[in-house]
Amino acid sequence: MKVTEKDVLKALSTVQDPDLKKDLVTLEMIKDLKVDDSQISFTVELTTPACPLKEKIKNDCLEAVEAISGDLEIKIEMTAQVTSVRGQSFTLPKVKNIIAISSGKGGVGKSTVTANLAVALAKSGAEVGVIDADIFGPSIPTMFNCEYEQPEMVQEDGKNLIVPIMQYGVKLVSIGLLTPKDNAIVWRGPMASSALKQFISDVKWGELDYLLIDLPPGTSDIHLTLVQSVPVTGAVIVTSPQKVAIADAKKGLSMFKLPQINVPVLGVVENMAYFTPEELPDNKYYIFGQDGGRELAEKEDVPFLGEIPIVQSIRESGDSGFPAVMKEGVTEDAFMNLAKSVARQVAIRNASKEKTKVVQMN
Ligand SMILES: Nc1ncnc2c1ncn2[C@@H]1O[C@H](COP(=O)(O)OP(=O)(O)OP(=O)(O)O)[C@@H](O)[C@H]1O
Repeated sequence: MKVTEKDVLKALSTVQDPDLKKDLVTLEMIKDLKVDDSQISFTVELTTPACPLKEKIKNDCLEAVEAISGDLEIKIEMTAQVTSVRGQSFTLPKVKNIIAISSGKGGVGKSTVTANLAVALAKSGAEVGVIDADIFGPSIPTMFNCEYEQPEMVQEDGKNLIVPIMQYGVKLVSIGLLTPKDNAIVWRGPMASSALKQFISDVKWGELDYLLIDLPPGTSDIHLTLVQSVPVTGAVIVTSPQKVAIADAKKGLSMFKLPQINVPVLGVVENMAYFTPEELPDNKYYIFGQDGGRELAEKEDVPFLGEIPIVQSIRESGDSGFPAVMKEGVTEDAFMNLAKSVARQVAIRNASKEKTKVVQMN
């Protein structure tokens, strides 16, 4: 009997997206389905190119369709369209997801995580931007080896716009690029807040799947400016495992959960989880204690996004402006896995929670 498109859809309606807990047909992930005399072909459109379940979903589809395909060849293409719940938001309408990267304590590696996460998401095929809003230590330009560059300006519809610097596939602007290097400027809260607003409204961002915002450590005016300016898709909390860092991370995390702020927490990243010599990655030394970040995530009932070890080359790559995720081995694996976890949690958040509201404060 001839196989029809309806038969294929019926077979595919038994395949679930394990994260979104619905079948692929209901989720409208099956595109361009065609059946001819020799083959069945279709495309599965995932919710992010960094989907960690890509292979599993493809195999599940293959298995389901094989049960009805007879002699026909099966051709499956995997693509991705990053989801968004920002709708017709009038600020940054072409930016699908805004992700705040936050830490309680300084120096836990928030900027290192932001830089490598951005490059990892871009490597997976997503359009990515970074705003470095860390007034106390705008280290993104150094980490991207563009500290001496000055962003260009363009005029569009009578408005002057900053053109973000493009480096390693990531568009970026930084508070550090607004001030001459080595020139000590004390950023006051209001100045920094207005710089962040400018980065949101006066930058030619174009279309982005993920815009990461590297915030100053702790809780500050900048955090409030951000949530008052745009609906933030979610927050990623970076901590190291020591007690003192965890206590501060908990405060930072609680701020996002406050009813009047109400930004979903995408999860906790444990940076500097253990020391490992690069050439012996199975040797792990828990010099700052073990599992602090994981336990915080459990207690706060938010996802644990992963561990990043202390590796000498992560520090060296930060200093030399060549993010560690671009170097094969243990560092690439750690940050690529982190990108998959973050992208996954964004997709789950978008499928299961209402869109974030811009915070109104009097
Ligand atoms: N996993 C790691 N392995 C080795 N070195 C690391 C790691 N994470 C961060 N570092 C190093 O630790 C230092 C501090 O990192 P980073 O600037 O990212 O921290 P931060 O939390 O953003 O700091 P700030 O409080 O200034 O915003 C940098 O020299 C960085 O290269």
